[in-house]
Amino acid sequence: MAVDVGLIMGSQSDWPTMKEAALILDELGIPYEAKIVSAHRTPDRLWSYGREAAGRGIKVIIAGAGGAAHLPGMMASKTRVPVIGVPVQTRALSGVDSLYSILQMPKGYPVATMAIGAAGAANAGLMAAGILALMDPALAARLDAWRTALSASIPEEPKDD
Ligand SMILES: Nc1c(C(=O)O)ncn1[C@@H]1O[C@H](COP(=O)(O)O)[C@@H](O)[C@H]1O
Repeated sequence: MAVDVGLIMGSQSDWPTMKEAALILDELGIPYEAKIVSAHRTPDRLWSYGREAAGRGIKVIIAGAGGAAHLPGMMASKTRVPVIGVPVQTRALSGVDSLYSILQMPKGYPVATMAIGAAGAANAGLMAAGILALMDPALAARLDAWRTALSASIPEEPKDD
């Protein structure tokens, strides 16, 4: 099945975080696939995924990983499909390890790096939507409506609990 977004993650344990990206893609009606792909544990899977992504019509890859988070950068080295990186929060170093592992790519192989954790994953979904909306007016209208609804839900004044 043709999908627009490849949502990949280093481990099953990343799914509670990466699900936030999936929820956004679902909400906006964007076709995607979710896969476990690890530079460390399944390097052959990473290689074939990266080699085939553009040919399969994937337009954006969202890659989440924690700790020594090499997955997004390695994927960016293997495909010209834009990669959005999500640093998954870790217990030992709070996700700063993941963030730094993803952020500092060498010139030539960029990864668009989001914030640590669930909000970063949700924003990755929205970033993917923004990219796809450039080529899809119907999606652009859905994304505009989503943004307007979020804005309208923010109260003007704080209240006590
Ligand atoms: N950072 C990577 C990569 C990779 O970058 O290829 N593969 C797995 N992992 C990370 O290891 C953490 C712990 O994984 P387990 O919970 O499976 O032990 C996860 O956050 C995963 O993203």
